[in-house]
Formats: sequence, structure tokens, C-alpha cells
Amino acid sequence: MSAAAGGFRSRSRSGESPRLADKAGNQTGKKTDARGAKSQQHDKRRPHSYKQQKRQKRTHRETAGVDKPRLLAFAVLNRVSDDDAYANLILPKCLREERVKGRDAAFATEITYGCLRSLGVLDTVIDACSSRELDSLATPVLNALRLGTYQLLFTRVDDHAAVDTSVRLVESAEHGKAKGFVNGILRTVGRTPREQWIAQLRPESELAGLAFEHAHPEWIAGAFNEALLAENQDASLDVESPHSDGIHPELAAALAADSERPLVHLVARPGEISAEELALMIGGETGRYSPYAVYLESGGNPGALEPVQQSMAAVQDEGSQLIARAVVEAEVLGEDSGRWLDLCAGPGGKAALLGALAAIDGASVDAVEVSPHRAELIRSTVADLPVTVHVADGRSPGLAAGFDRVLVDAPCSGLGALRRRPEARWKKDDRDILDLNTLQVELLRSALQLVRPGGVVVYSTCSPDLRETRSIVDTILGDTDGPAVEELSALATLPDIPGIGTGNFISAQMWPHRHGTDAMFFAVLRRRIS
Ligand SMILES: C[S@@+](CC[C@H](N)C(=O)[O-])C[C@H]1O[C@@H](n2cnc3c(N)ncnc32)[C@H](O)[C@@H]1O
Repeated sequence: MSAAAGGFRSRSRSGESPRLADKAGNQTGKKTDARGAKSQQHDKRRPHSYKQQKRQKRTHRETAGVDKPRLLAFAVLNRVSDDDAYANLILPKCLREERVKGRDAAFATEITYGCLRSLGVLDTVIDACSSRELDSLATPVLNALRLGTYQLLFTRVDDHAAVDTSVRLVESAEHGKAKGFVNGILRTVGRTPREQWIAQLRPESELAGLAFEHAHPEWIAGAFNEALLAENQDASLDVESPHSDGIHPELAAALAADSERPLVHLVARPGEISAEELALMIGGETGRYSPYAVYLESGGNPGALEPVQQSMAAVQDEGSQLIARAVVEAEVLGEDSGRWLDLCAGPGGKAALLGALAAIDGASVDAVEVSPHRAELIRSTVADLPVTVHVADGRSPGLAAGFDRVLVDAPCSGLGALRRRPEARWKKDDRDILDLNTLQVELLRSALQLVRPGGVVVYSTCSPDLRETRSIVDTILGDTDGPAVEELSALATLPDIPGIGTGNFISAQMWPHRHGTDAMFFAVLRRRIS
């Protein structure tokens, strides 16, 4: 995938369209020749720190003739490429600092996030029009091309404005020599409508085609597909059918959901305020599944809401709320003595909800977090709640065993929350999942040592990838030398929620396209009383 250029690592197992590969192959000589000289020249000019860019842009603003929204979008794209910055953190900050509001802020957000989400498509189109390998282009040149291509193919911006401002952006970044190159490519891009580009460049295999169309690396589309197929929620679905092409009918919807802006979910902290009261106070709607959830349209700053300022509510995905609640709802054998544990607690969202529920039940929570910084975040979230924070490795936290309830919200790939960070899908690598698997198994084994016989352990991830969901649970269920464990139905811990736990598994997999939550997974295990 050409999104490898401009600071984005290549993540896709294959990713590239066969037709494109042919084209690239045919032109290899030309592209490779251009790369050597050109990339050296561009490398001297990078990287641009944001401050440098900002200063530079201020200097060039009058002559560059580019509006603030595009300048900000360009600066953010360059920082995401060069510094691995998170667009959803830096863009709002830039908008505030530059006092960009209203329609301008909305436009800057649309082109920045849209561009980052669609990177695979944009780069493939640019690559199809370019005589040079994208890897050989300086970051600002490539990002100006991406911004221009996004505007031409995905927005109603006038073609001339899209091309002209992109050329000026390149100039403002002191890459004036690339003006003609950028102008030429964007003119070529603009001559063909988006649907035609997609049809022309779509890889032939159904999976790669859907991945391309919905702007995901193919390996992520494959992971979603496998998770959907493995659930087999729909008994009428014949996934073995030769017509199914091995693709789950919901895959397109699952991928599309990653590019939709999620509603803000708030949790009304139990014991402080009800969801109904919170909804009335902030003009939101009570959630569909979690009894603590309130939905708010995106936009604005939920952190500034009075109930949030007063710690009566917090921003928390409804799926996360259901998982914290499941820890308390799962059936323990024998009396619950009120010793609860959150083994991977930072930054503390679930620990705070567990703490609020513990306060009602007269229980207490030990919250373990390996990172001191994240442990501090938990402390600030759980003030006034019966939660004790420990900076320790969950694999050997030094706590006395005998907990009634344990949550292992394991470090994971985060593939279930791609909609929250526009660039995230292009920055992940499926090899990272294999590295995490060992840690996930070790943390779950540790939890089973710490829970008392008859106590429950909830294992959760913000990912639907089977390697970090069912595979981990199945590994533990197959352990012969650890404590004996049984899996309980996750459905029993949930309110009425469709599309969960009626297929092959008794664990729960939530999906943005089905439930409006992040793609959170959880399984409930209970230590047997031998
Ligand atoms: C998915 S996050 C947990 C999110 C948290 N439950 C919440 O709702 O806010 C996983 C956390 O585990 C922490 N972690 C990673 N390795 C760990 C270990 N060996 N022991 C304890 N915590 C660990 C990470 O620093 C991260 O904060």
C-alpha cells in the first residue's frame, strides 16, 4: 500500500492492487531512478517541526494565499507523518490556538480526518498518476497531494481551488520546485470521478476490494471478516457457500462504520446521578444498552459539561460501561467479600465505574497499572471512590490472592476503536498483535491465580481480532497446569442486546455497525471450586 510513504509504515500484507502492481512494475525503472536524487534533496528539508511550520506559515501566509483551515490541515498531516502525532489531539489544539471556529473549523476537520482515513485510496490514486514512487516524495509534497486529491474526489470543493491551494501549500513549505509536479498530478486526478477511480484501481479479490473501497489495510479487513465469520450469529448465513466468496455480508458495514463519526457516550456515575437526569441536564439521550449511558451528538467539548466537571459523569464508550458492569454482574460462587481487582487499569475509565459500583455494594477495588503516568491518570479519575491504585506489573503485582472479581482489560491492538483516530488504521501492524498475545495470556493467567475459587475473571479487549480475543480465552481454557476454569455466558451479564452470544461463542463481541459501541470483546471465566 502506498500509504507507506510520508511517514506511514506499510502494514498491508498485500494491499496493493494487482493492476497497480503491474503498473508500478512497468514503471519501476523510471520511478527508481527518480527516487535516488529526489529523495536526497527532499530529505535535507525535513523534518518540519510544527513550530517551524507555524512560524514559516505565518511568514508565508500573505504570499501563500492559502486559508487557515487548509494550512492547519496541512500542518497536522505533516506532524502525523513526521512525529507520529495523533490528529484527534493536535487538530483541536491548533484550531483553538489559531481561533478557527464554525464552518472553517468544520472544513479543517473534514479534510484532515477524511484525508487520514482515506489514505490508502488517496495514495493509490496519486500513485497511478505519478511517474515517481510515493516513497521518494518529501512529506509536505505528498501531504499536499493527499489534501488536494481528497478535496477533488471526496468533497464538493471546486476543482480549481483544490488544485491551486495545494500547489500553494507546497510552495509555503519551501518545496516550490515541486509546484509543477503537484499541479500536473492533481489535474490528472480531477479529470476522473471518484467512482471511476475506485472501479479502475479496486483489487480483484473481494476482500482486498472491500478493504480498498472502505480505506482499510487488507489485513485489518481480513481480521474483521474472520471475527464476523467465526461468530456465525446468523444461522441462515451459509458461509461455506461458493457464492459467499468467504466474505461475511456485514463486512462492508463493519468497515464503513470506522469512517463514521461516533456519538459521544457519557457514563452517568452510579450513586451520583442517573442516566435520565444526566440526559436532561445536558440535552442528550439515554443509551440503548448500558443503564448508565447517555448519548450526545459529536462536537463541542464534553469535558466542559458541568456534570463532567463535577465528576458525576465522564466520557466512556457504552461498550466499556457494559464490560465494567459485567464484572459486577457475573455470578460468583459463595459470598462476595467485596475484594475486586482491575489488573490493567490505566487510564481508569473502567476502574472509575467499578469504583462507583463498589461504593454502592460496600466493596473496594485494587487498580493495577504498570505505567506510572497512567497510574496518575487513574488516581485523578477515582478520587473519592474506594479504589487503591498500585503501580505494578499485573503479571506479578504483589497483591494477596483471594479476589472475588477481577477485570483484565488487556493491552491490545485497539482495532476496535479505529473510528476514534483517523490515521490509526494505517499505523498498525499485524505483527504487533503477535507480540501482545504473550502478554495477554500471562496477564490472564495471573488473574486466575489472584481470583479465589468460585470467583470470576472478565477478560476484555478493544479489538475483535480473534488472535487477541477467542484464541487467548481458548488457550487459558486449555491450560492443564493452572487453576481449573469454566467459561460462563457473557450474555447473562448483559442487558437485552441483539447480535451477541447467539452464535458459536458464549463470549461477547460488540461492533460499531451493530451496536454503536467500539468493537469491544469480553469473556467471563470462573475459577472452579475443586
Ligand atoms: C486497554 S488499557 C486499559 C484501559 C482501562 N481499563 C480503562 O478502561 O481505562 C490497558 C492498560 O494496561 C496497561 N498495561 C500494559 N502492560 C501491563 C502490565 N504488564 N501490567 C499492568 N498493566 C499493564 C497499559 O499501560 C494500559 O494502561
